[in-house]
Amino acid sequence: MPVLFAPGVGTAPRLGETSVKICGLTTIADVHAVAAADANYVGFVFFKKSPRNVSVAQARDLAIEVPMGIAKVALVVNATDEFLDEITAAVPLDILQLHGKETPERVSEIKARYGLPVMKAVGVADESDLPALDAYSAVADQLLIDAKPPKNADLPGGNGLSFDWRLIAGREFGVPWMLAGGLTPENVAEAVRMTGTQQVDVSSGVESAPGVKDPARIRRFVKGARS
Ligand SMILES: O=C(O)c1ccccc1N[C@@H]1O[C@H](COP(=O)(O)O)[C@@H](O)[C@H]1O
Repeated sequence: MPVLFAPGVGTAPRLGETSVKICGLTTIADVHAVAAADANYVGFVFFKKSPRNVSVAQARDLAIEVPMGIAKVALVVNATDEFLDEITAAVPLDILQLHGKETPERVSEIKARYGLPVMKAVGVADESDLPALDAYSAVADQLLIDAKPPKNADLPGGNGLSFDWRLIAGREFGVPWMLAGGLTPENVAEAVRMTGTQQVDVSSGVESAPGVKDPARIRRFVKGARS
């Protein structure tokens, strides 16, 4: 299954190499660290309760620093059209990541309205969560398979929690997919080996404190994903 790259976004990953998304950048130094580590995607979090939340103006300043060839992803949670209008008008973006309770119908609506590829996050805790992956693969351009957040969690993602990777080991979904949830430089090679994923996404696992990215951990994560 080919890995999705948005039109106009430069280099594709080298054949057979795991693609890496580093999510939750908040500073220009973060952008430089991700580019130096040779990651493929950067994510900007638009969610007020997150320690990684950025304003539209901040995201714009960060996005224009991102070198060609790295896809810029906006992470939103149950966003209104009004908010999506605002961010897509101000920030040069390549992909929209929907990380809330957006229905398949809402995913289709957003795809049609903004003309950007859409990646739908789906939380997995056990087998009963797997049918949702098939439902969303019919409408989204990519899936992001994350750990289901605990009940009453403040954040629907970015909690550093992983799920039982055996649930999706060797699975295909008809669209490209990314593994997320509790990945770290220490466990990412094993996660890739166990699941067969071609893409991984990380946020808290490459931080020294909530919302503070660590360049050395980012470097080690990218290396580990491709080892
Ligand atoms: O990172 C956040 O703060 C966040 C907030 C709201 C929704 C999703 C969020 N992050 C996404 O969750 C995955 C997993 O995070 P982690 O690596 O377990 O910390 C992350 O890759 C983001 O895409």
